[in-house]
Amino acid sequence: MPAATKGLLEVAGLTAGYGETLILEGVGFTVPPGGRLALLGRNGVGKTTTLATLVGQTTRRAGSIRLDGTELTGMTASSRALAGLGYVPQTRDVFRSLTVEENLVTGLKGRPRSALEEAYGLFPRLGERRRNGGGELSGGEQQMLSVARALLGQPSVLLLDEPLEGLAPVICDQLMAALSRLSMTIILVEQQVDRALDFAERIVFLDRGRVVHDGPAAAARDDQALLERHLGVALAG
Ligand SMILES: Nc1ncnc2c1ncn2[C@@H]1O[C@H](COP(=O)(O)OP(=O)(O)OP(=O)(O)O)[C@@H](O)[C@H]1O
Repeated sequence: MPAATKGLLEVAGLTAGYGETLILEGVGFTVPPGGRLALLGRNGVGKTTTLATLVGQTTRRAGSIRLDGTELTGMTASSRALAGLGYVPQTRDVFRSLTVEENLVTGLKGRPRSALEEAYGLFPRLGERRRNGGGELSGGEQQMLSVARALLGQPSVLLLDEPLEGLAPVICDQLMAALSRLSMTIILVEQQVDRALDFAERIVFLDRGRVVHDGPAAAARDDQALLERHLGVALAG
């Protein structure tokens, strides 16, 4: 896998919310090209809101989001996608009435149909199910489809919101293995902290809409006090 040269994401002073309601206050972090950041914290601290703000789906009051030096905050959500942000929301953006292949085609963004083979290469199961309806898929298959569709847009930064939610452990293993082979910048929001710490190089903890810790994932793994303070749980073993 070639080292990523694009995908430097610099977020600074991000203050945002929904209408009048402020959720994020001064959130900032930097992810280098090809870097992997896990965004962690208790329920309701603003992880989803952070990703939604990056892609332009909230009300931003202040702060900047720079992708490879280009300021994204003035752009619409679709322009941000074209600029290189790929987003896999917690809701798994699958069109239930379309087939797997038709779902993937919506992610091609002008690329030739032959690019679909990339998706089937990453997730062979989707190839087997290409003529099945989106609504017929298992949770794991839907998640694969949602990720694969985002990847077809060739994002330089991929934002993943709790991709493992509700999936069986063996499916989680398969999905994380596939994600580990990707070379672009990735921000992962995940409740399964042990898996997130294995995947990411860096972690950011949020608490009540603010960054309360930013450091290497490896150090956090051995720091039970840190994990307990920000998550209220300790890792087993
Ligand atoms: N569309 C919305 N309108 C108003 N408030 C919202 C909206 N979505 C989320 N919130 C509120 O914003 C806060 C942060 O929610 P968010 O989903 O970003 O947290 P989270 O860290 O991702 O939590 P979880 O792990 O539960 O998904 C919560 O208080 C939530 O109730």
